[in-house]
Amino acid sequence: MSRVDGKVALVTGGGQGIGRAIALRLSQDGFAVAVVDLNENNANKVAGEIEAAGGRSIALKADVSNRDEVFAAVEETAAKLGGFDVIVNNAGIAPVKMIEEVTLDDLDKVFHINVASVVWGIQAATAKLKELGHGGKIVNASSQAGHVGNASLSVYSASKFAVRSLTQTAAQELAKYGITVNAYCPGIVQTPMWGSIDKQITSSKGEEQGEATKEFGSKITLGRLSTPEDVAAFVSFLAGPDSDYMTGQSPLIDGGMVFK
Ligand SMILES: NC(=O)C1=CN([C@@H]2O[C@H](COP(=O)(O)OP(=O)(O)OC[C@H]3O[C@@H](n4cnc5c(N)ncnc54)[C@H](O)[C@@H]3O)[C@@H](O)[C@H]2O)C=CC1
Ligand SMILES: CC(=O)C(C)=O
Repeated sequence: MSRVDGKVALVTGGGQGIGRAIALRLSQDGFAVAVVDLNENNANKVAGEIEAAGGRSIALKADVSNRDEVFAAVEETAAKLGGFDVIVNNAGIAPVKMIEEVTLDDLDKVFHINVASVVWGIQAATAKLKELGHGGKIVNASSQAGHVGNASLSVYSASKFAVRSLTQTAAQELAKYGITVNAYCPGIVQTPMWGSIDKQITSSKGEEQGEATKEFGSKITLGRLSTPEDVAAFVSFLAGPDSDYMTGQSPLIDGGMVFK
């Protein structure tokens, strides 16, 4: 029996990429996992993978930028999986935008999906944990781009700085309920999101696809891109009991990216 058996985790953006790896890893750790995604097909597939491997899982469709849908997802998770302990606010988008091209619509969209979603996730998880009368863990997706402004990713980078600040504030306000709040800050992770970023950057510069990966990749001390599983291993620590004496932190899990 693992130390998290019987506990329940909800992972947003769990249908692919980092979120999928987190959902699979938390299930291996012993959590029952709600896989939440806008893409219902993908969420169903991941929940199916978990069940096929002997875990417990449900798939839920929700738009994380919609407060009501996030609250409903937490409610349904607790009702169907029989509890609630951890939320991983992982879903996000990363449009490539030069600062001179940013519009109000860009700001609105990215901040709704990457930042408002984290506020709604924190609020919904906190309300449920208080109702259940026990503590829990909130884990948010930031990025190396939340530590260093990334050219070409202006609005995205700003949104990930915001996630770090929300993580610190929530940690201070929620400690009295036994809730810890931390974030993870990946580097370049091989997922559909990174593929799309490379494509957008290279096509905007008239370069060959893959050039952006080479440029960002050259900054990684460990000499390789991250896998989703590298990140999931760290989130497993943040979601589990070994991180009990840690809150308000946003560590880098980026292979040692060095920006000059
Ligand atoms: N891939 C990378 O290099 C890095 C990613 N991150 C962050 O990690 C998180 C996951 O990234 P990836 O797996 O690479 O992205 P991805 O684009 O491959 O997957 C994101 C998932 O989130 C879902 N999603 C998007 N908008 C949603 C919404 N409004 N409501 C519900 N679900 C929604 C998508 O359907 C998709 O399944 C994001 O927050 C991203 O910003 C951070 C650092 C590096
Ligand atoms: C997408 C992202 O967060 C990167 C490249 O750090």
